Amino acid sequence: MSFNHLASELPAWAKLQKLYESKGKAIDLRKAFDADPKRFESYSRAFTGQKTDAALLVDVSKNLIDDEIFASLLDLAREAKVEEQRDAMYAGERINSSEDRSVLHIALRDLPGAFGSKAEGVDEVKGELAHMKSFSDAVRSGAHKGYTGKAIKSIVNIGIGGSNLGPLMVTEALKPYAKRDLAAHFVSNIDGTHMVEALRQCDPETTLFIVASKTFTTQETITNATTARDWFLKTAGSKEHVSKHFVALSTNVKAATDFGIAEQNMFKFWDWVGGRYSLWSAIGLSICLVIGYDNFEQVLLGAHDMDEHFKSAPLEQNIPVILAVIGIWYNNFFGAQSYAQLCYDQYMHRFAAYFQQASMESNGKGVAKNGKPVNYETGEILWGEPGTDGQHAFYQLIHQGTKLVPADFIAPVETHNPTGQHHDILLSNFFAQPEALAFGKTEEEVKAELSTEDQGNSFLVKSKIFSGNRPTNSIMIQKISPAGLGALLSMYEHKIATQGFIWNINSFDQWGVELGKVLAKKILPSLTGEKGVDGHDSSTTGLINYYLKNRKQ
Ligand SMILES: O=P(O)(O)OC[C@H]1O[C@](O)(CO)[C@@H](O)[C@@H]1O
Repeated sequence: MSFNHLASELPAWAKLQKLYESKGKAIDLRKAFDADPKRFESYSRAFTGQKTDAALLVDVSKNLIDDEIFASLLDLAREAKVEEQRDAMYAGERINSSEDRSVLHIALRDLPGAFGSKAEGVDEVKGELAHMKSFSDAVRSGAHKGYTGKAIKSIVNIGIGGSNLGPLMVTEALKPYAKRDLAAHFVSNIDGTHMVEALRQCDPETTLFIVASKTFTTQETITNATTARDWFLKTAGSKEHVSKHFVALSTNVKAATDFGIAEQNMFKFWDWVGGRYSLWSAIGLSICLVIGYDNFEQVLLGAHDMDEHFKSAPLEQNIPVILAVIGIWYNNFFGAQSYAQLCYDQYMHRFAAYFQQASMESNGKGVAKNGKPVNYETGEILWGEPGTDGQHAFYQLIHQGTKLVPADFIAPVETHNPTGQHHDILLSNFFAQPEALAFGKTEEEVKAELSTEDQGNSFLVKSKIFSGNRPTNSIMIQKISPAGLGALLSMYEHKIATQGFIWNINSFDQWGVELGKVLAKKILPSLTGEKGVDGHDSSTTGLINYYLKNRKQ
């Protein structure tokens, strides 16, 4: 496959630029809906899992598109060879070219063996899952005992980035399925506070530490794991007891062994699992512990259902592709600076944080696969908080600010907690916000609600106008069930991959996180007195000296 192009050189790109100028930027959603009573039917897609209860409705009708623009956006995907790149990914080709690796998180959830992906280790996936099942069953049932013979009551997942955000987000989202008498803590930050506060709630006799690190070299994780081990040994005394309380999830068996993890306590995965795509692998062990293996398997199968859809649906019907090209429409042609993910479900409160990594680490790239700097914007800046909290915080800017913030609204049809009128009230907000954003409020409508005196107050009148034409996608999921969540996660993963395919960047490496790590390692010796403060610019030197002079301990 040739990658010797920039996305902006594709014919559809130039066409979209023209369409933006000639009509896209002036599309009026009120008129578009008035003119086409079937707009919702034309621009919404339903997804039903083949093997699970996953069910989604994705409505993109409130976007600044018409049929010609929509077709041209899909042409862009076609010209960028999205389907061929997807197929190469599924086959196990080494599409992560800067690291010479396959990208096969889809193989972790291909339990039916539908895709025949080829890479070293794919045939070991089921064995690792069986290991996760037997271990999590033993911990949950109390058969696995701590060093004094007591059952495990708390788990502490020690990991950062994908080794934290995925399990944390999923265990929060699926809390209704959790074993409530097993407390789960997630420690990621190198800030000692994070570990100290978690340990305060734990008893060494009944705590299991899960050291989650793909590389097993990440400074934060290894430092936190060492602190946890020291804390444990202070009470437990003998190193022999470590094996009952520490397990490792890693691709780096040697480093985990060197840390003192016994072989039977190691859960393996492979270099073709990217950190931000790893919750489906051994990194999902804390998910298994919290919600049980069978539910974890449903998460995998729900994701697999969406993988099947992404693999086989024609582009016009392909939900991840549709979401991807709509995102590109705003990112690259309207110049939108960011994009919001707004979940109307309290359990989903870490969803946007999780997709910040998935999207921004994947697509925050400035070099195309042909080695040339891109001459267009890439990765979407993703942010969000759950509704309705967000409404009372930042929606003002989305409704009336000067910036265009395309947003995805996500809500479950069924709540896990039917309590009085709560869910209907929540959903009334979920329906109302995109409606307000799309159709706004005109000057005439504002005036009609004001007294004659206030109608003459032009500042007041203008302040109450909503311009409308602010685009949103509305995504309804039947229920945040394990399979439903799996499908939703997979949908967004494939959206992100599709955008990377179109921008002709490598969405699967993350070199941009390296420099800061290297510099921090260089600075550390000057904070511990092993080395003087030299070799930095005057700002960095000044800051370090300020810290050294003013610190108390
Ligand atoms: O699992 P590891 O190897 O500790 O890495 C943690 C995180 O660090 C990163 O490499 C970024 O620094 C992420 O991609 C990854 O999820």
